[in-house]
Amino acid sequence: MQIIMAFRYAIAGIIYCVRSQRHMKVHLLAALGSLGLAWRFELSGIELGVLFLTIAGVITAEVFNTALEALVDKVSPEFHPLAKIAKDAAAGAVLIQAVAALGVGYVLFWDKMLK
Ligand SMILES: Nc1ncnc2c1ncn2[C@@H]1O[C@H](COP(=O)(O)OP(=O)(O)OP(=O)(O)O)[C@@H](O)[C@H]1O
Repeated sequence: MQIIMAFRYAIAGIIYCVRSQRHMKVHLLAALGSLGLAWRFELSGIELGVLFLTIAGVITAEVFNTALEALVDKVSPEFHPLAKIAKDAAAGAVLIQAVAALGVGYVLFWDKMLK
């Protein structure tokens, strides 16, 4: 029962992120597009594994970013240099994942799309 409740809270957290975060919607659209390309080009098992992990990495970073933003807004609604560092660093983590995902997309799909 406790496990089911924990699962429900986790899903509620993810749903909040999808509903409230513009960037999360962009990440999900990109994930859907890349999964469509994966199906179209019949990626190998390893390639699919890399793609799943990449998608999970970007989405996880965005979920953590949302959690941290909520916490900072609660603890420091007024401007504070440390609050800025926390938010900027969390946003930086999402950016790193997104750029890496572009690299993975390039490696997995670029040659196949040119053929
Ligand atoms: N309390 C604060 N103290 C200092 N700087 C802040 C504070 N809140 C926000 N900032 C600065 O403003 C930027 C934007 O913050 P905001 O809370 O609007 O997040 P965001 O990047 O717009 O996120 P999202 O669009 O995903 O909601 C932060 O990256 C940070 O530099």
